[in-house]
Amino acid sequence: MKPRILMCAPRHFEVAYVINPWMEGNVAHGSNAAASRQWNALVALLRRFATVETIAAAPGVPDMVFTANAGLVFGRTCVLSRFLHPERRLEEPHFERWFAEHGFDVRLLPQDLRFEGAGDALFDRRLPLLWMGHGHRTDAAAAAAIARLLDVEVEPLGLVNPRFYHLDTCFCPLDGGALLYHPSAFDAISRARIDALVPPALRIAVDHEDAQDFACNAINIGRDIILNRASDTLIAALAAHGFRVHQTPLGEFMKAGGSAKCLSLKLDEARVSACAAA
Ligand SMILES: NC(=O)NCCC[C@H](N)C(=O)O
Repeated sequence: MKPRILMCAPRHFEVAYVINPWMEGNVAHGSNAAASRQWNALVALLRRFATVETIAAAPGVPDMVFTANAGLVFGRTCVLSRFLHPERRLEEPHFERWFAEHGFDVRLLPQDLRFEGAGDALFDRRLPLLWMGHGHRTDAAAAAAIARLLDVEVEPLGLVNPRFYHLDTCFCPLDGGALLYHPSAFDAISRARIDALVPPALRIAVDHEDAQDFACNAINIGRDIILNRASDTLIAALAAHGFRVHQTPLGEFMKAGGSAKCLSLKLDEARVSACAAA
């Protein structure tokens, strides 16, 4: 069965404020028509591998297209995000309503805890582990709260580069346990934890140029990887691990600091099975 993915059309998308370095200089410099074309092409590509569900776009919340930040889904539970920035906090009721109306058990974190959903929380595909980013948007303390709420083991990772402000901008666990990531986006302790948990043969380090092209901000479904752009070297490295790369330009969304993965939220996340972890 195809996995389900939640997306939000860019009807009201624009760069209307600056809350990350990618947005600087881009306020009112986007084209909504070009964004719509890029989003439609992404959807058409994704439909080959997934069932795309959509939430209605709302006015006044231009970043709502980035559904990865709606919350974290695990089974039928959705831990709703609590955004750092007031501009994005306005998205919370829209997403809360959608999840409740679609049969999810919506869980709310304490008011004072910041958590930006699947943008900062990514399940490993080999280990029974949730990797969580902190340092820019999500509070370090969210790791323990999510571990308790979902009864999962959480590995916190400290993010140090403001351009890679969400974990999904620099880190992508792949089917079978390989890891696509940009090492310099992490503090030394986190790099050591990654090295300790992911064997060298499974680590695919992404260089600065590919990272700037949002190559880590990839959607992985089975052996297929959908992303904005990757170098021939990276495509070859992924092919050596058995993955096919599909590139689709998402430059309009990069002006807001997001790309393929940020524009999507997997709705069928489940515990890694014992045999996958073996
Ligand atoms: N990295 C993501 O998961 N999402 C991209 C969010 C972009 C948005 N302009 C933000 O700064 O929150």
